[in-house]
Amino acid sequence: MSSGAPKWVAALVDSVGAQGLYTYRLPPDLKVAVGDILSVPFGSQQLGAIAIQLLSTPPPDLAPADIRPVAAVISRGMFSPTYWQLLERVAAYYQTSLIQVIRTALPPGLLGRSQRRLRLLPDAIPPEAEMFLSPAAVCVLSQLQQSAQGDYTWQYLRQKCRGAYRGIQALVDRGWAESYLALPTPPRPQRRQAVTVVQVPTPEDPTVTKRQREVLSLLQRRGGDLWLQEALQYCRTTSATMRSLARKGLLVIEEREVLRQPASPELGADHPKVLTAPQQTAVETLRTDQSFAMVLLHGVTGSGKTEVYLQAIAPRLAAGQSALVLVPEIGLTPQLTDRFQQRFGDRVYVYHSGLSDGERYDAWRRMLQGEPMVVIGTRSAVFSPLPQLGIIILDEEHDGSFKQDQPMPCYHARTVAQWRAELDDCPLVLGTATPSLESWSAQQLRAIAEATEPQPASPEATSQSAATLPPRHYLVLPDRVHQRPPPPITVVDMRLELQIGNRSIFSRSLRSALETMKSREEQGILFIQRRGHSSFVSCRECGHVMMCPHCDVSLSYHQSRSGAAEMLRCHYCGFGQMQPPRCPACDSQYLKHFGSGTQRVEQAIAQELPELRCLRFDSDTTRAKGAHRALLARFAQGEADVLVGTQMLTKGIDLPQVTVVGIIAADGLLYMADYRASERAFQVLTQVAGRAGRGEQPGRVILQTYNPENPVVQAVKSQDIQHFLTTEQQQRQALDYPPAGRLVLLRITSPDRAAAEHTAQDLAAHLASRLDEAWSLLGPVPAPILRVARRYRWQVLLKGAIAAPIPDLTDLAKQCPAHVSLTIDVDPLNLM
Ligand SMILES: Nc1ncnc2c1ncn2[C@@H]1O[C@H](COP(=O)(O)OP(=O)(O)OP(=O)(O)O)[C@@H](O)[C@H]1O
Ligand SMILES: [Zn+2]
Ligand SMILES: [Zn+2]
Repeated sequence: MSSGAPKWVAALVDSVGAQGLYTYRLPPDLKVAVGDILSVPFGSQQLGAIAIQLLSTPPPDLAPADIRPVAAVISRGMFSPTYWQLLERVAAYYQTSLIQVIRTALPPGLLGRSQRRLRLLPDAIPPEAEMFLSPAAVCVLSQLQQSAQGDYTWQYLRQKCRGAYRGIQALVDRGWAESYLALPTPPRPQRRQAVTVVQVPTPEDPTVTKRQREVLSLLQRRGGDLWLQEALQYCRTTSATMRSLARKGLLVIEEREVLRQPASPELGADHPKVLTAPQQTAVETLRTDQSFAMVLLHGVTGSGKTEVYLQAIAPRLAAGQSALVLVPEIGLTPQLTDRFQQRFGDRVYVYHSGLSDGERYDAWRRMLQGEPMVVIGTRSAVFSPLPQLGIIILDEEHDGSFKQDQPMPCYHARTVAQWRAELDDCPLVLGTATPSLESWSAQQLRAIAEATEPQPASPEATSQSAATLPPRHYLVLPDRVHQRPPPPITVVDMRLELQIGNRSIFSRSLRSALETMKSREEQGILFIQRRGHSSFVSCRECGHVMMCPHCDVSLSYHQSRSGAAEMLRCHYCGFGQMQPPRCPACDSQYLKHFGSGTQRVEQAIAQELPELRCLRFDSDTTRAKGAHRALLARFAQGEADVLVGTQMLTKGIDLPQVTVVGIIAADGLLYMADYRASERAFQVLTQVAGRAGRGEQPGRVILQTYNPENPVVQAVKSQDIQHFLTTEQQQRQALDYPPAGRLVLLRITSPDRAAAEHTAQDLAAHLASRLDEAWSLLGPVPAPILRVARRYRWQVLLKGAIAAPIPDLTDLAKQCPAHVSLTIDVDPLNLM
C-alpha cells in the first residue's frame, strides 16, 4: 500500500454508544487536520467527531470499501496544536490510550451540544452560481439567500433540503459559505430565591409562634438577607415555615439574580495591596520572565502568596492572555476563589468536577473563545483549553490530591502543568509553605548545575548541565505579612499527662490555652486526623472487631452528637449499619470504641469545656453543596469558639481571630506504612499550625503526641524545613525511592480472589523476563487492604533508576482475563 498523503482518519465520535476510535475515509478534496471537528456518519445518524489521527493505511481489520467517508469539516483549529501535543504526551507517559486522555480532558457532550451553523459569504458568490451546483447545493444556497442573516444551523438546512450535507460541503469547498460552531450565547442569568426580613413582630402579636420568632431572630443575626437555601439550612427549618412567615408580611421571598459563580451575595471589590519586599521581588520576577520557567514560590503560612498570584496575573490579563490557577479542592478554599473574584470580577471561572455537564460545557466553550480569563480549578482543570495561556499557578503544590489514582490516566496535575507551561511557553508557579521533596530536589539540582556551569564541563557533567534542565526560580517569602511572628509550637507529651492521671483527650496546656482564648473572645481550631467518633469497635470479652462485610477494614463508630443514633460506617466503601447492642461473636455486652475522631472531640468539649461552642468541619458535615462555605462563614462570624476538623482544615483558612491551634494527636499521621508518611505528616502539621496567629493577636500551637522525640514532631516544632528536607532526601536516596528513583505501580483488582492473585503472578513473571537491569520488580503482593468494596486487590511495584526510561507496559492489559482490571500508575503517590 502506498504511503504518503493520509487517506483515512481515526476519529473520536461524540456518542455514548461509541467506543474507541472510528476510522473514516477522507474524500479526495477534503483537508483534515488533527483536532478538527468533523461530521461523520454513525449508524443511521450524522454525529460530531474529533479528528485524532491521520492514517495512510487503513486498519487491517477493515476492508477499505467498507469504510464510510467523512461528511464534512465543521470547524478547524478549535484546539491549539500544543493542546494535542499535551494530550499525546499525557497518554504516552501515563501509558494509556489517547482516547482515555481525551475523555478525561474534554467535558462530556462537547460536540453533541455544539451548534453547527452555515454562513453565506455573499461577496464570493458569482452571479448565476446555481449553474455550477447540484440540486442539493442549490437548495441550501437559496435557503441561505432567503434568510436575513444568510446563516442557518445545519439541522435546519437538513430539514429543508435533501442531501443537505453534500450541498453544504459543495458550497464550503467553493468558498461560498463557511461552516462554524456557534459560540454559546451569554448564559442566561441564573436566578435564585432570597429571603429578606422586612418586619419584626411585636412581642404581643398572637399570630406568630415561638418557633417562627426563633427563625426570624436567627435570620436577623445573619443580617436579615440570605439565599433561601442557606436560610433553611441555617435556621433548620422548612420552606413551608418561610412561606407562612412571608404570608404574614414578616419577610419577603423573591427571585434574585445570582452572579455566575455562586458566591456569598455581598462580595465586594478588592484592590491590589502594597506589596512587602519579598512579595515585590517575586512579582517582579514573574513579570519579567514571561517564557517557560518553573517557579517555586516558597512562602511560609500567612506570607501572602495569594497576593503574589493576583499581581502576577493582572498584567497577563491586560495583555490579552489567560491564567490557569490549580488548587487541591475547590470547596475547601472558598476564600481563595472569593479573592480572585473580588479582584478580577466576572473574568474568573471556577471549573471543577462538581459542575453539571451543562455548566462544564459552557465553561469550555467560553474558554475556546479566547477572551482573557482566569480559570480556577482542581486537577482536571489542567486540561482547560485556554488558547492564550500566559501563566499557570499551582497552589499548595505539595498536595497529594493533584494526583489521580484511578481511573487511568493516573496523572499528576503538577507534571502535566509543567508540560503545558513548556508547550505554551509560559511560567509555572508552584506555591507552597511546605515544598514537596520533588519540587525542592529539582530546585537543588538546578542550583547545583548553575553553580558548576562556569567551569568547562566534563563529559559526564553535561547531562546535568543547567541547559538541559528546565529553567527554575526559587522565590522565598520568609515572613508573615506585617512582620507577624509565626506561632510558637508547644509539644505536649501525652504519656506524662496519663502519668499524672489526666485521662482526657485534652492536655492541661491545651485546656488552659482554650480557656484563655475563650476569655479573650478569640477562636481556636482543633485538628484530629479522623472523622467519625472512633476508628474501631471491639469486644472487651472476646476481642472481636466489627469489620466491613465488603472490605478488609474495621468499621468506624459514628455518633453525630450524644444521644443520636449509634452507627458503624466503613470509610472505604460507605457501608453503614447500626451498632449492635451485643457482640455478634460472643454475645457479651461490652463493646468498646477505640481511637478518637472529630465527633469524639466534639463530645469531649461538650463534657469537659461546656462553655466552648463548637462547630465540626469534616466530610460528614460538609457533604451538601456549599456547606464548606456556609460552615466557615458561621465560624468566621463568631458563631462558635472552636472549629473541630480533619485534614480539610489545613487548606488556606485565613481567619485573623484564630489564636489557638490544638493538634489532638499527631501520632495517627506518623505511623503509616508508606515511604512518604513523614513528608506528608510534616506538611499537614505545619499547614494546620499555620492557621494560628494570622491577625493582630499572636497565636500559639499545642501539638499533643505520645512520641515527642519523633523526628517529624521535632521538625514541625523547630520549623527547620531545609534540615527536614535534606534528611528526608538522604533517606530516599539510600533506598532509591522518589525523587531519587522512580516507581510504577500495577494495580490488579477483581471480584474473584484467585483471579486477582493469579493474574498478578502471571504479569509479574512476564515482566521479570523482560525488564532490564535498571528496573527491579517488587511483588506481586496483596495490597495493604486486600479487599475494598468486594474487589480483591493485588499489586506489582516496579522500581527504577531515576534516569531509566519507563518500560512500555501498555500491552499488559491484554493479558488480563475479562473480570480482572489493571491500572498502570506511573509515579504513584498512594501505594495502598
Ligand atoms: N502586602 C500585603 N499587605 C497587607 N496584607 C496582605 C499583604 N499580602 C497579603 N496580605 C494578607 O495577609 C493574609 C495572608 O495572606 P495569604 O492568605 O495569601 O497567605 P498564604 O501565604 O497563602 O498563606 P497559607 O499558605 O497559610 O494559606 C491575607 O489576609 C492577605 O489578605
Ligand atoms: Zn465478644
Ligand atoms: Zn467497606
